[in-house]
Amino acid sequence: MTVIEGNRLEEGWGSFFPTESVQEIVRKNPEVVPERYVRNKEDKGGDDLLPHLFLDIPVIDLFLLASGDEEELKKLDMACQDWGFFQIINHDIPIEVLQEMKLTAREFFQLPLEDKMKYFKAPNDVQGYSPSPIVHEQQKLDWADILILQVYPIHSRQENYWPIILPDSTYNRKVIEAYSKEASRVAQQLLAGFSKLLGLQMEELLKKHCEVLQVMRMNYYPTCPMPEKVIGVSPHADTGTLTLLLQEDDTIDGLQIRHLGGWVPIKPLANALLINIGDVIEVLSNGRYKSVEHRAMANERKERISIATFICPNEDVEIEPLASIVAEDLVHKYIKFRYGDYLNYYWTRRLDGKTPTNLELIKIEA
Ligand SMILES: O=C(O)CCC(=O)C(=O)O
Ligand SMILES: [Fe+2]
Repeated sequence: MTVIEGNRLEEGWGSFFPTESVQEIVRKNPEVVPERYVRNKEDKGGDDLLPHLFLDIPVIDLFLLASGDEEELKKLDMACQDWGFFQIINHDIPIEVLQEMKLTAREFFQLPLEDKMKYFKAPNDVQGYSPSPIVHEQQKLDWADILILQVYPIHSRQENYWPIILPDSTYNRKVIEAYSKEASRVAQQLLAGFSKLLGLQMEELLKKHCEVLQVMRMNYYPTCPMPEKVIGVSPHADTGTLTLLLQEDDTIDGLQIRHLGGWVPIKPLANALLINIGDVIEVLSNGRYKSVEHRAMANERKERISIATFICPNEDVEIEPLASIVAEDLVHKYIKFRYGDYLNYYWTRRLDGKTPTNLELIKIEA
């Protein structure tokens, strides 16, 4: 069964209305886009594309950054002020680990529906397989299916959602584990860079997170006969600290980021990771760095898979602009908040089915 009945709406960010798998919709009828997926221009955030700017998206050499290279640190500073996004090369994640991770995501979405349904998200869970999360019965839907796994801390894992794809093997779990470990190391190196930029001791940003939460979200965007009518992931900014994005196929674009009022399509560099900063860094930096809106578009030619790793503080951590920056800026641009309350607020704001302006509640008007 592909449609799960239910119209319960509860407080909190784990409560979604399950809908039909988009992959199944396309498999059953590849020529049709059901009405609930059809978006108008406003829903999509406009059509103003700036494709010529993609070459300007900064590329950071992680090896140089981690070795304390001042030029690279400056590049990171500019990347986060001007774009909120950058690609990293020389990250030292073995190619096999990247490839196996991509293959694992592909193998999962290629499973027959009955097998994928074994990992279907329970109504109040965040983890699990489902179509893109929704919180409102009338909400327009995204053209994507996803699998969310919380990887760290280890005690937060819901093992029942971790796919076992090859018979009698834990191969895929090992792959997810190996990639996540590397992603965690890369995130720590980036946080060490941010610590320096924000005038903190080397590891201070990491310590502020207490127990870092690391969540993997595998996104599957099926082909669409009318890609201009739908949206893979609605415009949003990420709520966490950092996001690391691995894209399965360098030749398929889909991700677009907000820049100078328009949308810049990202062309993935082979074996690079795309990084964006989330709301937490925006607040800690007192708005110096921006958590930038982005969206994923569907494609007529080929399905697309991306694997996002979100690095977030523990929900009990309190976030506020760093005192040293406020002292320089002479203004506190955001109020202090508990991270878990912020997430609840974020999901409640999404009730209207519109793009939430994440930081609007905690922003202090100038
Ligand atoms: O698939 C992509 O390129 C973007 C996904 C994304 O923005 C997300 O998972 O938060
Ligand atoms: Fe995102």
